[in-house]
Amino acid sequence: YGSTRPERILAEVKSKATRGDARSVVDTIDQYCRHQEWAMNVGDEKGTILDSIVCEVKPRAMLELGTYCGYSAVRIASLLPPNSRLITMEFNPVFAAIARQVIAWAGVEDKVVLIEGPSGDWIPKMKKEFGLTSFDLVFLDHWKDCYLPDTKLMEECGLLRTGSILVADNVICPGAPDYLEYVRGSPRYESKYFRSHLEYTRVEDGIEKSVFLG
Ligand SMILES: Cc1cc(C(=O)N2CCN(C)CC2)sc1-c1cc(O)c2nc[nH]c(=O)c2c1
Ligand SMILES: [Mg+2]
Repeated sequence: YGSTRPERILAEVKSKATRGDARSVVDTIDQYCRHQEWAMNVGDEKGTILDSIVCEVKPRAMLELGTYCGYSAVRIASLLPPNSRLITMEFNPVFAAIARQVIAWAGVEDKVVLIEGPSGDWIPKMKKEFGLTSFDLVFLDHWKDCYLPDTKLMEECGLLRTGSILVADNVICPGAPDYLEYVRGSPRYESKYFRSHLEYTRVEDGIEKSVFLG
């Protein structure tokens, strides 16, 4: 039996990153995935764009759809103001188990709540489960075919308020054309594209930032 890619990423973090140092966890994963084996973290280039939006918005309540190994959860949590919360949602239990350990190693577990299961099941329950009114910032990085239905579901469940910001990874590669058409075409969103590259490659990709206008 062999290890999985997420297990190899966790092993690298435990052997190379300084415990309690979120930046060293992020840098260790970037180094490994750039030089040893590619993995679908948002990465350093798009991660810098995400960082600037998180710092600008200073979200009290943030949602991430798609945790994978916890790379962006660690990156985001390290920038959150005190008593802010990142809720990150992961469908795949193998990924979730690794992400919990990466988040703990980075020492950001008190800012991050990891929930497991399908986004379609969780989104309607979130207000009650977490005593939320709405999310200030949502990072969509789970599955391209879910971006649009989950966005509509968040609207319907009253999880977005005037000024809530959606940030979507991979709008070019692998691509989320129906989502792009919706946020760019809808009068209820003000959308902006940040051109970049697919993590650790020269392939074009980008991040779409969309402000919900209510
Ligand atoms: C799995 C995968 C393969 C890609 C690709 O084009 N490849 C060619 C180039 N080689 C090097 C890598 C592989 S891109 C991508 C991917 C990237 C993300 O950031 C994702 N984020 C969230 N959820 C996803 O399913 C997700 C998939
Ligand atoms: Mg991605």
